[in-house]
Amino acid sequence: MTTSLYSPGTRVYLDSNDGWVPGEVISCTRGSGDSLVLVLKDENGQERTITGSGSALPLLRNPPLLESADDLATLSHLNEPSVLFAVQSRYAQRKIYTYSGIVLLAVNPFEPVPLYTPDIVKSYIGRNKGELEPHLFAIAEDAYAAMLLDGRGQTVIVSGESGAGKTESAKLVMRFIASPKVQTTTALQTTDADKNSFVDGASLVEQQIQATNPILEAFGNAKTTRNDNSSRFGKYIQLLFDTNRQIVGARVRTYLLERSRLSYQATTERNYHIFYQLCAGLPSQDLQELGLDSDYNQFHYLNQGGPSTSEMSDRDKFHAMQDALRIIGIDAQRQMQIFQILSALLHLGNINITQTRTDAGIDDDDPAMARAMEFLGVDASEFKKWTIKKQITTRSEKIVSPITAPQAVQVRDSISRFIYTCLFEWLVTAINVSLTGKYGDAAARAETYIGVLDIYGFEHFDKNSFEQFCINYANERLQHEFNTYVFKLAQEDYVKEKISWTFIDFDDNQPTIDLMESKVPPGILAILDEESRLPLGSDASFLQKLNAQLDKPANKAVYKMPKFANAAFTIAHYALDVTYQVEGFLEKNRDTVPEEHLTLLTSSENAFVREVLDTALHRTDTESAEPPSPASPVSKIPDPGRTSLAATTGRGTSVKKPTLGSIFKSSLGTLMDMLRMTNVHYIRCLKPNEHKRAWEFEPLQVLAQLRASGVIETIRISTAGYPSRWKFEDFSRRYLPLINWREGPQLVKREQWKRICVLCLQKGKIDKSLFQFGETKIFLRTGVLATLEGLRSTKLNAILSLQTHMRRVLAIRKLRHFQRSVVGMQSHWRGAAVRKTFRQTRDKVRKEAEAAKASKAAKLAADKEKSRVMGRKTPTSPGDKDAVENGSPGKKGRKLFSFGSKDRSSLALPDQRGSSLDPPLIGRRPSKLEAAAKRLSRRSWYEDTSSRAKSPIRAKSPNVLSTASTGGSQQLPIYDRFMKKPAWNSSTNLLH
Ligand SMILES: Nc1ncnc2c1ncn2[C@@H]1O[C@H](COP(=O)(O)OP(=O)(O)OP(=O)(O)O)[C@@H](O)[C@H]1O
Repeated sequence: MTTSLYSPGTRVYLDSNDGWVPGEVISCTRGSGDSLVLVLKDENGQERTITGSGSALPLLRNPPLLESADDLATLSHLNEPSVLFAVQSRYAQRKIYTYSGIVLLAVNPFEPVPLYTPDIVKSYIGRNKGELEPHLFAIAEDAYAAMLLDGRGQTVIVSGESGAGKTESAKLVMRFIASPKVQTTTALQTTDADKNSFVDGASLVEQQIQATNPILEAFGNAKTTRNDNSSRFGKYIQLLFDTNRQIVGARVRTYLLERSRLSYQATTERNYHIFYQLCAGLPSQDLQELGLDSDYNQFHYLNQGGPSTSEMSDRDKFHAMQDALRIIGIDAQRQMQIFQILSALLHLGNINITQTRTDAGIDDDDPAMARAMEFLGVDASEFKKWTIKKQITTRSEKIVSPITAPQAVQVRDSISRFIYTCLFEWLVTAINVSLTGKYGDAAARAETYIGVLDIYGFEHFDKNSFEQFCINYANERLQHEFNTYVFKLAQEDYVKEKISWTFIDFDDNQPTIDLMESKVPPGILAILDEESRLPLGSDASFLQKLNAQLDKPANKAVYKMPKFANAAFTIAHYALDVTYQVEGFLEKNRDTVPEEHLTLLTSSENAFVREVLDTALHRTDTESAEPPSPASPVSKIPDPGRTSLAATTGRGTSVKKPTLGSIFKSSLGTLMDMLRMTNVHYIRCLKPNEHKRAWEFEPLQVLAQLRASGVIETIRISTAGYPSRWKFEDFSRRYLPLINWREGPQLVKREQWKRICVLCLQKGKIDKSLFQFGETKIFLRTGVLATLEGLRSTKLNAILSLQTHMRRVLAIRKLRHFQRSVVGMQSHWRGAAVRKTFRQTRDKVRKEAEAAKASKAAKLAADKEKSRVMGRKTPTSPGDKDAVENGSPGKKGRKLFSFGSKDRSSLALPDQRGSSLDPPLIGRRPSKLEAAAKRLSRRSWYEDTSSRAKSPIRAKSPNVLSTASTGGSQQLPIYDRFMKKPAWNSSTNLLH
């Protein structure tokens, strides 16, 4: 053992009563031999010293970055506390989903969470698993994409203990898959427009699939201590797709409805919801007709358990259930017939069975019996006879003998349970008729499917009975499938593909399964069946036989006789050892209805009762109660199977009833056969606390579930093997965008698939240890595909960006051209406007000048005239003198050109014909202003529009002009009158 692994500062997990606490190494020194002496401090600051080696030393903690990794398979230290802390810290951040290799862990939030909004649904469409946060929708999308890829059937297995959230998760998965948008949108073709229409109303099929929920929940769910809406049966819903991958229908299969609940409930639990809903929701007239009352406490089958959840919610749910029945085609009349059977069961439970001295007795006019028989269409006296008596058939004769009251009660209850189970089976058949068409047409049209299995998780209580035995048997088989799927098949493939691979050990649970189901030598179920058929069979003799036949060295690892419990046996399950109490095993396994009662019921006067029994007893291989249409083609889709409640020797005649254990075994077998044909996706639901409190996390409880669901083992298997394998061609086609665009198509043309694979992996800089080439396939370790997918989407996004950029450049070019045209046009028009103003000013000034000249001339003439009249010479000013001598303007004329003048508006312009008003420039340089004014006046004079480029009116900046017409002070935006400011439209990638 090296000290560097535990250098000071190393983060570790320390054992505590509540599991583990985080801690840190203070110091590490060598002890004797291989051992280390560690001084540690836990998170509460308490110090402790540990001396030892190997497993005695604390487990290592992951770096903070990985501590809440969204895939547990990426944890660098993969141990129980790391896994637990990762799930816990994510849950604390309100992240309820975490990947664990190929499994999605879902921790129940116990309150509505904003994780299933239409926006979130949209964001998962067409996205690869791992691209976004872990989510149920990612698994559903993965299954859908896998189905699109090769048309293979898919199954999403949702498991977990009661109340962990299986049913809710399964519903969400189905809602996602059945959504019309998911079906029309492939991973490669998603557009924003597509995504936006996702939330458009549900399709008809989706409505029908959703309608199954209130029905199955009303008839198959009940309030238990662990869950107010606990499903008391397992179900497999198969969504069927046609060649265009459009959903065409669905099929529902159910497993092992809990029958005992009908006649008995614990004080804190309830019977099936439907009974309370019936009492709360039926109008009083109907209640009266059925002999019911809104106070359900008068019925023995309803008053043993705890209070109703809420009368209001029962009433609402009843109406929702009635609507759902209508959607699947069960009209009001048929509904009333169903309610009659249900009330018959409640009345059956109220039949008063008394104990006479030795025998059981029932009053001939017992009102409950009369009502029940009326609704069931059975003769009351015959019913009474066979409830308090039994008939034993020997070789030579039939002997009828009385039974005791408790035995008669058992007979009565077994009949109720049997009828209820038949009704449930009939309903499932009716649902299937609605979802697949009368003759299973949808199933016949279907090409492929996605199934969602919502099944009870591993159970272990203080007292475990026959139900736990069956549930754990189912989980053993599912775990075996999981191991086979992830591991065994993987290894077989490695061998077939000749890749170098070292076989790693894994806990194969086949011996446990053999112990439970084997026929030869007989396993537990076979021994139970054998004992159940013996008239004198008992729980004690069953246990004796178990111990005699199974407590052998060969079974040492899987079968144990508990030391302290004498009426029990222990099985070493893959999750943990569970001790089962044998009491009640035989009775529950038999769950028999006396032959006489069966005959009475199958020949009932009530046609609907006959139909219900007939459907449940005889329909083993068809979808509907109707005879199959001769024209209906055979479905390609494997059927998860429904085993009849009875094996018959003929319709409605002698019925040999199989035991519950054998029914369950056979339906599980069919289910497993079907799972083997599909790609399987796993969702493990976890229950964070027993009190159903939101966001409360009890580490030890979750740890037990993590162990039971085999999460650690899963991670080990996933990370050890090559979970992804692709045919060279499939891989090449998918990742072709990664390689050089000149080389790629050439290689495709020459079908050099392997070469393309090599180039793709080189592009992704994938380490050699992370992949291997087989004969026909490439094998990849976990994470490689995610890297390549990331690169691929980066490349595809880059192409998209390039296109966007080019479109932008072209749009800008067009815009600039447009801008120039606008500016040119504006220059032209402004130039023209200024020239016009200029001409007007000039004309005005000229007129004024001429007027002044004329007035001066007139004045001079007047002065001359005056002088002449007066006969003397008129004195002139020096300026006037100059003017006279030089022929140039006088003082006043010069003043007209003075830019220093305050009176700018009186700016005078020179006469183009060499007016005598020209300033006297000879002998001095003109001032700059004078020169500019002269230039200005000359250029403007020509009125040549082609010279607008040299116009004195110029733009100061592309979008601002100063104009002479506005005194040069007002600045006008160029585009204001001609165009809007350019704006970027992201959807068209154009400037507008
Ligand atoms: N994703 C979720 N968001 C919010 N609440 C949830 C979610 N999943 C489960 N819940 C809550 O947990 C309760 C129990 O869930 P659900 O009925 O699905 O458990 P389950 O595992 O199917 O139990 P059972 O095996 O007894 O049928 C639900 O009624 C609901 O209140």
